[in-house]
Formats: sequence, C-alpha cells, structure tokens
Amino acid sequence: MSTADRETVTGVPPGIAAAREDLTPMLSQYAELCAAHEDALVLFQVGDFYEAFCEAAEAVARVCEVTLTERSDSTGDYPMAGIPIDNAASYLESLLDAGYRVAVGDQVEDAEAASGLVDRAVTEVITPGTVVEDDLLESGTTNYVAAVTREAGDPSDADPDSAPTLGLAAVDVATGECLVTAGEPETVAEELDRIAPAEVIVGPGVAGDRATRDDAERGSAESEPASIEFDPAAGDPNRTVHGHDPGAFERAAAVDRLEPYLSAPQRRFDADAGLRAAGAVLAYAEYTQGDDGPLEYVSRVRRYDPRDRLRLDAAAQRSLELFENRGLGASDTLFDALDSTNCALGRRCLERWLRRPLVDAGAISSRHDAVGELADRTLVREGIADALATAYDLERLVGRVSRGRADARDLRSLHATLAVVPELKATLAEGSEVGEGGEGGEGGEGGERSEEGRSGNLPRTDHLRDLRDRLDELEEVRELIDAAVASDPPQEITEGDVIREGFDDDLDALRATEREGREWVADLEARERERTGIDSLSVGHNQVHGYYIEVTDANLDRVPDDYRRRQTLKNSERYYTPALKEREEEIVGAAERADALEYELFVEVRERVAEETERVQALADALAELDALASLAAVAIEHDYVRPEMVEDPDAGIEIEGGRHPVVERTEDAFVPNDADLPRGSIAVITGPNMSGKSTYMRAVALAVVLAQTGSFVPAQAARLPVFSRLFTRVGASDDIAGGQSTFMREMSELTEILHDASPDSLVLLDEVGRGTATTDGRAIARAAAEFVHDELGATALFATHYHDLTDLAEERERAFNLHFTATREDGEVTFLHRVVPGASSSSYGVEVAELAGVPAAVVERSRELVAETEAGAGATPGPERTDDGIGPERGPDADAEDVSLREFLAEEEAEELPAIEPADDAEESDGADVSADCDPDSVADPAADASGDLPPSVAAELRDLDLARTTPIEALNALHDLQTRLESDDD
Ligand SMILES: Nc1ncnc2c1ncn2[C@@H]1O[C@H](COP(=O)(O)OP(=O)(O)OP(=O)(O)O)[C@@H](O)[C@H]1O
Repeated sequence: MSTADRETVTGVPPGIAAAREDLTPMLSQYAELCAAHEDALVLFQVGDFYEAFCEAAEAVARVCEVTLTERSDSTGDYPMAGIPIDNAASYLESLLDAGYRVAVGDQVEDAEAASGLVDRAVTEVITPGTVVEDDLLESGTTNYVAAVTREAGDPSDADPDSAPTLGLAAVDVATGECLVTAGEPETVAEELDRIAPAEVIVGPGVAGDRATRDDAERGSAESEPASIEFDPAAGDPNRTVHGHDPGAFERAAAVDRLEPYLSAPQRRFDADAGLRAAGAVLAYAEYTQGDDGPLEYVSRVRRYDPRDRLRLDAAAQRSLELFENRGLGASDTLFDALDSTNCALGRRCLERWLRRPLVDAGAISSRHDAVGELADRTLVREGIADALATAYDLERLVGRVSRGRADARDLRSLHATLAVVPELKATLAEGSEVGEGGEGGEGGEGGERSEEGRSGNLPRTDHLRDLRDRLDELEEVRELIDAAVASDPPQEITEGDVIREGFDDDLDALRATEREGREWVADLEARERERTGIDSLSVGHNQVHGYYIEVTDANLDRVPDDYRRRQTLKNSERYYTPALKEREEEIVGAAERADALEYELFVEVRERVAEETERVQALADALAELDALASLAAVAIEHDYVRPEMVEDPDAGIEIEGGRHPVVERTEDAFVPNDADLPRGSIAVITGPNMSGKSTYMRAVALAVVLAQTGSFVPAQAARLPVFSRLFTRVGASDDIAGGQSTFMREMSELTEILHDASPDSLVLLDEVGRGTATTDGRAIARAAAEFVHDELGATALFATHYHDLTDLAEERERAFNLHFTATREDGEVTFLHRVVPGASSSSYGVEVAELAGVPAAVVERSRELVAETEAGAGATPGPERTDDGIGPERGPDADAEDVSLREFLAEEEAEELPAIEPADDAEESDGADVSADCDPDSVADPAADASGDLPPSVAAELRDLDLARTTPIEALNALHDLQTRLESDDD
C-alpha cells in the first residue's frame, strides 16, 4: 500500500466530496463522519454490514478482497464495498496491516425505533497501537501506542551542545497500563525499543511530525524547534509513526487532559516533555475510543526513570535475541526459552521484566528468593500453574468492563478468574513447613524465615508472603457476579437469559408471567380438544400471526362461537380466542419487558464491577507476578539453572562455572558448558575458527547477566555476578542487516554509542567489530576501540575477532587477556570442540568451514592455492612451519591450539598478514596506540612513519587536543589522515 493510496481514502473520499451538495441524508451523514476523521478510513454501519463508498470502497475491496458493488439512489451511482459486522475482525486486521486507521461508524440508535435516518457515530478508531478487540490482539502481548515530544522552550536559549530532553508516554489501551518517562534522545530511543509500541504519535519538532516535515519541505525555519536527530521508527521499520494534533501536545491541554487521571499533574513530572507526552497519548487514546471522556481503566499513570533498570539498547536486544529471532541458527528467543507461564497476564509480566531487568541488588535477590522457594516446592509450583491455567486475561477483561464493553460472558470469565484466588492463597500456604521440598537449599536467603513461615501457614520468603497478601479475593465482586449473571449466558446482552433467577424480584415476576402464559398455551391444545371434541385440533405459533388454534375443514362445524378467524389455509382454518389473545399479549409484553430489564440490571452490575477496577488491576498484577515467578522456577528446575550469587562489591567481576547458552543448549544435543572469569574492567579478546562458538560464548555470558537481573536463575553450575547498569553489544556488520543504513555506518554508529556511554558499570560485547570495511581499516578500528574500552572506559568487555593481531593487547594492557576456541583436524576434517581455553588461537580454518558449508570443490581448492601463495610470498619472514594446506602449524590429531605458543602465533600471523613489516623488532617497538603503524603495510613502509618520535609541535598539540571520547572512529581516521598529510608535507 503506497502512501498515496492511503491519502486518497482517509477522510472524505473525493467522489463523495464532489457530490456533497446532492447527497442523500445517509451519504451526507457518512461524509460528515469522514470529515471528522481526516486521518482514518470510515466504515459506516448499514444494517449487518460496515460499508465504505467511492474511493474508500475501492480501497476496502482491494485490501479486504471483497466485491465492489454499486449503490444507486436518486442522486447518482456510488461504488460501495462492505464487510460483514459479525465477521469483521479479519477484515479489520487486513486494513490495519495495510497501514490504515479505521473509524467505526456504528448505528447508535435502534434502527426500528428510529424515525427517519438512524443516528450514527464513530464509536472507536482502530489503529495499530490502540486495538482492543481480542480477535485482533495477540494474547499475552502488550500493544502500546506511544507519544514522543520534545522539551518546550526557545531553542536559541539552549546550549547547542546539550541534547534536548524528550518526553515519552505509552498506553496499552486494552489494559490501561500507562508509562511516562523523559530523557535524552538516546535514552528515549532505547525506551521506545523496549516498549516496542505498534504506533507512535510525535509532537512538534520530532522527526515524523507532520508540521515539521512540511516545514522541512518548504525549507522554512519557523518558530518551532527544528526536527532533532531522533527517529521514532529506528528500532522497528514496521512501527507506524505519524504526527498528531499539535494542540494536544501543549502544556495547558496536557494538564487538563491528565487531571482526571492523577491529581495536580503539573507538579508530578520532572520534565515538561514527559507531562506533555502523557497528555497527548491519553488524548489520542481517548480519541480512538470514541472521545467518550477519560478512560477509567487507566488508573495508574506510572512515571519512571530508565536509569532504574538495566539499560539494554535496541542493538543489544536484537543481537541477544531476547524477543526476536534473527533467523541465524536456533529458531527461539530468550523469551521463548524462559516462558513457561500459564496465563496471558503472566506472559506479559515476564516480557516486561525481561525488557527491563533490575539494577537494585536487593530487588534482584528478592525475586531470586521467590524463584528459589517455588523451585523447591514442586507441589506449590504445580498448584499455581494449574490454578492460573484457568485464569482469563483479567487486565483486558477489566478494561472492557470499565469501557462498558464487557458482555455477560466477560463477567463470567472475570468470576471464574476471581474464583481461583482463594485456591491460590491456599496453595501458597500449603506444605510450607520448614523441611518441605529441599528446604534450606537455593531459596534460603534474605530473611525469609519468620515465625509465621515456620508455623507452616505462609510462604517462606518475604516476596511470596507479600504476593500472597496482595491476592485480593474481591469476594463482593465475585458474589455479585455469581448471584447476578447466568452461568452460561449468551453473547448478546439485550435478548435475555443473562440475569440469574432470584437476583431481582421484578424480573422474576415478569419471567413468571411469561412462563405461566406459555404453560397456559401449552395446555390449551388438550383443553380445547376436550371442549370441542376435535381430536385433530392443534395450537401453534408463527412470527406473523402469533398464537393460533388450527382446525381442519372437516371439523369446522364443531368450532365454538368464541373462536375468531385469523387465517384461512388450503385445508384448514386458524383461529384465536379472546383469552388466547390476552395471554399472548401478556407473554410478549412480559418477555419484552424482562429482556429490557435484564439489560438494565446487567449494565448496573457491570458498573458496580467497574467501580472496583483498581482492585482488580492490583489483583491482576499480583497474579501476573506469581505466574512469572512460577515460570522462572519451572524453567530453572526443568533446565537445571542455578541461583546466581549477586555480589554488590563495585569491583566484582563475572565468575561463571559451566555456563550455557539458554537457547542454543536446547537445540544442540551436546552443548559444551564453558567457564567465564572476567574481572571487573577486563577485556577478553576471543579468537578461534569460524563456527567454533565465540559468539555463542559471549552471548551466554551476557544472557546470564540479563537473566540474573531479571530475577531468573541462570544456566550454569555456579555463578557470581555483579549488578551491571548497562549492557552494550555490537555485532559484526554482516550479522546484522536490519535498517536502511549502510551496514558499516550502522556498525560505526553503534560503536560510537558504546564508546561514548559505556562505563565501569557496563558490560560490552564486541563481535567482529570492523568487519564491514577494508581489512586494514577494520583492524585499525577494532584495535583502537579495544584500547579505548580498556584504557578510557574501564568497562568489562568481551571482544570476539578474526583479527589475530588484536591478541597482543594482552601483552600491552594490564586487564586484557586472551581466550580462544579450539578445533581439531583429522584427515582434513575439522571438528569444533566448542571449548574455551586461555590464550590466543592460531588458525581460522576459514577454508575448511567453506568446504563444510558446501562451497564447490574447485573454489575450495583454489582458495587453498591462494593461501599457499600468500604464505610463500611471506616466506622471508620467520615463522613456524606450515602444513601442506598452509592453514596452521602441523599438529597431531589430539593437539589443539593450546599447543601453539603465543609467540609462534604472533610470528605466524605476521607472516600471514603483514608481509611488509620487517624486521619483526619494529613491530614490537611500535606503540599499541599507533594502529596504522601496526597494521597497514603501506603506512609502515612510508618513511613518514619514522617521524613519530619527533613530531612537529603543531601536530603533537593537535593530537593531544583530540577529544577521543567525542570522536567517532571515522572522525578519528580522518583526523589521522590529516595529520599524516601534514607530516608528509613537512618532510617535503
Ligand atoms: N558450547 C557449545 N556447545 C555446542 N555447540 C555449540 C557451542 N557453541 C556454539 N555451538 C554451535 O556452533 C555454532 C557456531 O557457533 P558461533 O556462531 O558461536 O561461532 P563463531 O565462532 O562465533 O563463528 P563465526 O566466527 O563464524 O561468527 C552454533 O550455532 C552452535 O550450533
């Protein structure tokens, strides 16, 4: 669907606009609704169908694959297309997928009761971020719409170097969850990626905003701040981003909008932008729900500071495959591996936790306590799972209740869910005596053994005890629903059978009248047969004539006087009697009044339940957390995870024994566990053949950190972990092809972020950095970045690389060390051992991997020849003996790279890759900071390089003044290039 297509069919279709003066009243009404919803496609209820007209009809026909028909009236012919209301969900989904917002124009008065044109109004605008229909929502997921705006103020006052503050607010319209935060563009971009909204509306000055875009196109610099460098769609190209009424983003409008949701909103937000984003997102949410006033189920507007959670940028979320599989290898994500929840509430909670791991050691340990207890207590865990498996999606149910959209079945579902609460409370208390199920094991920390715990009535841990206290049984609500609503009610709430007998005396009386009337009619046949002596006399009912007594022509002479003729058939006559007519009126009247009364009573009950929205939401939170914790415990037991020891010492590093990758281990028959011992601030340079397990290892370490801080146990034999505040990853360009940027540009901008923002509290994963460009440049960048991470940032880092010369960092830097992965080769066959060992690797086995992958034999052979030729060219350089295929040193079948000393390895690498460097001593003398001298044969050969010991003062001063923390690698290379040119011209 092109943008042009979309533009032509939102708002008033041109064909309708052209005929506006002549339209019939109905089409005029359609045109009015369209005009009021300029950015949406209007579906207009006509009986059992939603119709669209003219160009809008053509779009509906095309997108929904329905027939385009024609409507003819006195004013002309109009193309028309409709979708059946009963079956609208899948069509609506197609329209949303095609990028439309759909305004639903419902008939809002009874068509039969209406005199003249039926009143219609837009009852909701369905947009990707605000759908509430269960049919259109994936269960267990959260569907957010977000608003982003920037801090107001005169941009000329602002410090040009400081980043503007952005406000971000998001609402899940189905559940009422509302989150608000503010921060620099980078922080907000990160939060957007975590929240992953389906739709973003942007305020003035933010890219994607309509006014800003128009200004940019006109080249005007109006009073609004210029659009800042921030792309709300960056993390997900499928995200719908659009501008929205700028007025909704104004402070005064936002304060007014927020007032029904929280008191004194103007005092509640640290950043004005946060307040304005919250106001705008709620304005938009209300608009999509038919502009019916405040959304009552949005009872909590939660403000939070992203720094209170482990910060994971989009690159980290993607490359660690937390929620999205990138299709490389295993097909699952970390979330899939962790999700053993039993209900949608728990699933969403677990997802929230994983998107925002904790940074508070106390809170993390508290979750670990609870997971430990549930892991120990099998019966309790299974009891919770069984009970929650019958729980409905309380958050969405209560959302529908307070929106006045819940039907009787929804209330019964709410009742069924409330009914599991007492059961859950009992389960949590069951068998909690000390000594049950491995007591004193993993869960035994954190002051959880109170007197009550010992008495056997309550959970052991504070966390579960607190959770149990939060399980509000909402007895009154449960009893009210049970007393009022029939146990198996129909979907329709206007046609009776919804309210239980005994709930309302008037209703019971009406139903009794109806029942008695029907019984009277049922007995009428027998009575009349007896009275008239006509054995074939029958009593029947049809829609048109109501009740009748039927007598065949042969018996007409025996018809009594009080029979009145109603209808003549071929061989019989139909009659009624005054008594029958009276009864009939009684029955019909009572039934109609009963149906109407039932509806009234139902709405009353629904409103009473809606008054308890906040309590139901609080219960939903508690159930969700319990489910998430039980899921973590179940996974820990099933997959043999261990409770990590969280170490609060700021100097503590990562110590993992027998760590595994939680996703890869499920697909590999024989996963090889590995240790990780990474002192704080150290950098591990990891080398090894392709496919040997470098990435898997690095990710397993990072995932252990993420899991631990989420509150989960970790796949390892033992783990001692510090609490990190940020996690960065940068994976090689060819591993990451999302987004429209050149992959190398993307790689470099992600690297820039790391180099700017990582700190001693960060864990950094660099996987093949520099791979996206020429080897010489790539190597230089990799080297410089590694040095910077070590020297300037002090972050704990893992750096996987094929640039073997990086391994000499270990000799030059105190906290750098080498790890490598091993492989064996027997009869030309390579076997990867997937085992990490200290030291540097010797060989890349690239040609073997190519062969394994099925590269044609001729190409493999030719590659071997070329490798041999390169080596022969480097023959003058001292190095170890090469094997026939020239890939690595000759080794026995049992030998692995451990056998190769670092010295041999370095010599070998120089021989292989730096033929121009000689003698070898030069390289040893070179300063590690001068990457180009180390790596680039051309620059080494250049006599200018010799000038490094004696720099002209201006060059030296410039070098000293370079602010590396604010210099991107590309800028650094450019600066180096300038300096080099100046040195050369000085020499001339
Ligand atoms: N510890 C392990 N035990 C068993 N199999 C493993 C292990 N680690 C990795 N593997 C398997 O090896 C495959 C390759 O691993 P990985 O991608 O980590 O290698 P790599 O060294 O990073 O490769 P490249 O350098 O080509 O990127 C994985 O997809 C997985 O199937």
